[in-house]
Amino acid sequence: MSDSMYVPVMLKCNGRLCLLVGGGAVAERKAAALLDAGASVHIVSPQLKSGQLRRLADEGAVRWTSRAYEPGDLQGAFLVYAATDDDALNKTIALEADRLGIWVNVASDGEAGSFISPAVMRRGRLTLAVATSGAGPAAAVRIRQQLEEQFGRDYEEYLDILYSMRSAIKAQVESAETRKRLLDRLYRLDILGDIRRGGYESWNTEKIKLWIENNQEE
Ligand SMILES: C[C@@]1(CC(=O)O)c2cc3[nH]c(cc4nc(cc5[nH]c(cc(n2)[C@H]1CCC(=O)O)[C@@](C)(CC(=O)O)[C@@H]5CCC(=O)O)C(CC(=O)O)=C4CCC(=O)O)c(CCC(=O)O)c3CC(=O)O
Ligand SMILES: NC(=O)C1=CN([C@@H]2O[C@H](COP(=O)(O)OP(=O)(O)OC[C@H]3O[C@@H](n4cnc5c(N)ncnc54)[C@H](O)[C@@H]3O)[C@@H](O)[C@H]2O)C=CC1
Repeated sequence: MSDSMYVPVMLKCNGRLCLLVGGGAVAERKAAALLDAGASVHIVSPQLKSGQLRRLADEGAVRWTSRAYEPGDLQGAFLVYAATDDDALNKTIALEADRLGIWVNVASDGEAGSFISPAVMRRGRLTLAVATSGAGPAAAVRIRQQLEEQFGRDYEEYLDILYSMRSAIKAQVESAETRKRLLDRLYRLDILGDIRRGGYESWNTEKIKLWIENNQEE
């Protein structure tokens, strides 16, 4: 067991209340990630130093409570980010969150929180997240940039196709054994290669259904 060993998870934050304490550059970055995922973002901060956060508050995309943090502000939150420039306050928020069983991220001292944010790249349904367990976030950014070169836009289409086909297999095939056989065959199709060669013709529902019917035998 190790203090620097984190369990990676993918959290569904859509429609859930996430609290950001602080309104600077770090809060701006965390807010963007939360909004992308459809979270309901509440910011408590006397000032919004970030222009982007001020715009989001003006548009009503985030809720902003314009005052210093008060104990109890995190009631009802799914996640909390302590992102003020007051290190002691950030740690106090982390203790309060721990007591209430709410996951907390501490921007000024990663180890004081219960989760850290990785550097993330997305290609549609594909998410690659890189974390250095607090060793050096800038190194995580560099690795993410290398991955961005390696994993192109083609993965977005590939995973959309995979999603449609796998969903159809799950919906149409009752036998677990047959499902497994179909899925094995599905993963072996060179869909990604076809997309890259420009030779992929999109499959409509009827074609997917036919493929499922024709590939059930051993
Ligand atoms: C522990 C963690 C907690 C957390 O915030 O989740 C944390 C903590 C701290 N960051 C600090 C500094 C910097 N952080 C960045 C950038 C990012 N930091 C992110 C994550 C994390 N930062 C978590 C660990 C992740 C991991 O282990 O890999 C990223 C990946 C994701 C995100 O924030 O969403 C995002 C890049 C997003 C992207 O571009 O993809 C940069 C670079 C920049 O700003 O360009 C610098 C300056 C360079 C440097 O110091 O390396 C300091 C010192 C503050 C001080 O000196 O006062 C602390 C405090 C401490 O060390 O604990
Ligand atoms: N995790 C990360 O990726 C990084 C973390 N940091 C750390 O995160 C901290 C915040 O960084 P920035 O956003 O750049 O700082 P910043 O100075 O731009 O913003 C701090 C914000 O906290 C607010 N604040 C201050 N006291 C408050 C209170 N009592 N209640 C609520 N809000 C309060 C301020 O009004 C301001 O909006 C830094 O002090 C540093 O320790 C810095 C860089 C990267």
